[in-house]
Amino acid sequence: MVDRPNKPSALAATPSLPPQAQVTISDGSSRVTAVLPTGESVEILLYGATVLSWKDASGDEKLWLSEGAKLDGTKAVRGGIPLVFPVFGTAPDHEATSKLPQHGFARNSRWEFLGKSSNESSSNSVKLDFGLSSENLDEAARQLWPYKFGLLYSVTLAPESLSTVLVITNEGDVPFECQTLLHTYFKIKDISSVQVTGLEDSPFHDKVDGVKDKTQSSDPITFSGETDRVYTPVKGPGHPVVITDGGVAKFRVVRDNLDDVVVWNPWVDKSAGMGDFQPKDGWKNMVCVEAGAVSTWQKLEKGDAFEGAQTIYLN
Ligand SMILES: O=P(O)(O)OC[C@H]1O[C@@H](O)[C@H](O)[C@@H](O)[C@@H]1O
Repeated sequence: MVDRPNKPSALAATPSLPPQAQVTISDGSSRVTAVLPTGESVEILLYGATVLSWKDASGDEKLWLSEGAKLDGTKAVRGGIPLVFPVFGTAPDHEATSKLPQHGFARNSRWEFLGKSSNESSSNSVKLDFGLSSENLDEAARQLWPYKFGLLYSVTLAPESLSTVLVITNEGDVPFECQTLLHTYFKIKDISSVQVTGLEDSPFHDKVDGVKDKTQSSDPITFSGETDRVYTPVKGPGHPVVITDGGVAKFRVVRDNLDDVVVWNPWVDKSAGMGDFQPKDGWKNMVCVEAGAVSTWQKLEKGDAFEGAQTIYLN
């Protein structure tokens, strides 16, 4: 045996890395799924960058997704979190967007997955980035809205929350005006025992009553029929809007730079008229509370950016 006086000492054990989120791309590269080491998960369809599913560590789904939702890119997804841009609803009087379909084209366009990153201060969270720009649009959409834009959408999953952040950039030479909204469908047990708080004393447009201007009383919102209201909460974006289901606070929505909140439940007749709304009594198990910038227009000059976000906390 060779004597080796300068034999290197054994390597110090490499410290093991903390467990990381698992990110998978599946279904012919059309879906991105992230699962945290603690079990929470989120699934995003590249069509519309639509969040389809958000589950807690016990596998309990937090978002409502219609059983009849089209997930093949033929129609905006009925459920989850569709992204509204550059127009909320339709705007026949706003010339630049008047030709666009309801809620714009972002929810009907295929986005790119730009990658994942983890928060250094918390290995137990993951951020997924998605992008859409004028270059990705199909010819028809480009003709209807001929502006150069970039959208960066980040979805961050943490153990007790989901954040969705949209950055809109004007990449062209001419200004444009736009609206945006995160059209979240929350899964709830029973709409008749749901309350939404945080919108008390706030002005709203009542879309089921001729878009009349009204003011919410100092009571929480409850549901007993079709509801479609655009609120501008008096307390501002940082004040949480809370969804309570059967007396238990289930979701707390905190907004950043999104001044409006749309509250929508289609109830019996409207659901019956939507081919992709299944089951037909599914309106009992969903409520949309949608953070957005929709009551006015955001004007972006050349090179300008607008950022709006929501974080949904599980209570
Ligand atoms: O059927 P769509 O285009 O997905 O829209 C659903 C609802 O979206 C809400 O945001 C609107 O306030 C409603 O008026 C609309 O009915």
